[in-house]
Amino acid sequence: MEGLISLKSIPGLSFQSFPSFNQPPKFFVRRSSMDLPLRRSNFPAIRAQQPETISPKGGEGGDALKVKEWEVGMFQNEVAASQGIRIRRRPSTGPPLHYVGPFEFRLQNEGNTPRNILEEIVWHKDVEVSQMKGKKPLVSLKKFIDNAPPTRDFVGALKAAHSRTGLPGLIAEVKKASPSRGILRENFDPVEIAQAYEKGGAACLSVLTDEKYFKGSFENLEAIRNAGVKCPLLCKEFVIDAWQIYYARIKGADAILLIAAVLPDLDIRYMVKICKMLGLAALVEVHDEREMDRVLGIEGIELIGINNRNLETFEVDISNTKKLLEGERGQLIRQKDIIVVGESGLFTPDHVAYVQEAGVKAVLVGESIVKQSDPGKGIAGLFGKDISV
Ligand SMILES: O=C(O)c1ccccc1NCC(=O)[C@H](O)[C@H](O)COP(=O)(O)O
Repeated sequence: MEGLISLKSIPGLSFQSFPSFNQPPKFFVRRSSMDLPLRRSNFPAIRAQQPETISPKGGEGGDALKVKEWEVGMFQNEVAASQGIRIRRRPSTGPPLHYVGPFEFRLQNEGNTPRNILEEIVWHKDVEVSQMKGKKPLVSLKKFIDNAPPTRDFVGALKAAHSRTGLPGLIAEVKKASPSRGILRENFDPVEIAQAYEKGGAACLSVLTDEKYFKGSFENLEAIRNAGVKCPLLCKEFVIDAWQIYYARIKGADAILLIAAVLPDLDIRYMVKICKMLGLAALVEVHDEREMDRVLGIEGIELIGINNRNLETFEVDISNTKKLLEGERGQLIRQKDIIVVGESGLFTPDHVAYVQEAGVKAVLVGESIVKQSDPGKGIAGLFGKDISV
């Protein structure tokens, strides 16, 4: 088979991680993502549709499953890498070097340790989502969706705020903590903050639901929705599996964040369709030109967020928004009537004016407003005027 090398033929290779194997499975070192056919079942988002079909049993069947999972994981990473995605998915069966031996030095050196904070978050999310899916399989979620209250128009609310004020529509973030800044607000009542944001003129709210790194929760999202806050709600999560979108819908989300640095194109396409099916808006977040170009090539995207924060290094630079909206990219965005959201690092009216000048019609702001004793008044400080009237 061209492009593939069977490890069976390499002297000195052992398969000690699979003691029950009499015959070592057929392993390959894949040289490029073109070595394997693109099978829908290889993608996490798609596997989420049939979680019940994967048997977690041990024994020989369990080992075979582990091998398959490892292969799928490797394949996912290769597809992702071919699209310039640096964030790898967590290896499902331990350090790849056990299986690959001296052949792949890259994997031996770095295979089992996250390379940066975003990768760490994604690897942790993988474990968390598997556990949650085990407790609440997709079929059981679907039943709740039938009875969930209707979603609200997230994009419409941003457009309306922009036309009303002439300023970017505000997505105000309910954010207790972050990996880069630590605790932002000790006295944190998510419902009180959400209500203050609404009163202060926010068009929409963003609610962090990640517990480990942001001290958020789905309970916060649910509580804000149940408290009667009218602003549409973005579920700010690290989505790696379609299951999370269904779960967010049940917990009261009107929109979902999809991060291009984490998700391959096919996953974004598929997840955007699921969002539409569930009545949710998808905010697809990019950080660099390559991600922007990938996302602009995907049909049906209405909302793009440009994150000024590099999620691998924490570096924040608001000129990133301008850079990504210059030239042909900006033109294409206007042609497609896509709403762009400037995200992160916005603290002053000058910052807001700068990203508006660059072409955004909305901004997503956390730290600068959540830290104020009255977060609603923080909004007036951010825009240099009261935008609630
Ligand atoms: O905020 C972080 O430290 C962070 C670290 C790793 C991944 C994501 C992170 N933040 C998510 C966001 O992009 C922000 O919460 C959002 O854009 C608001 O930013 P800010 O106004 O600077 O709080």
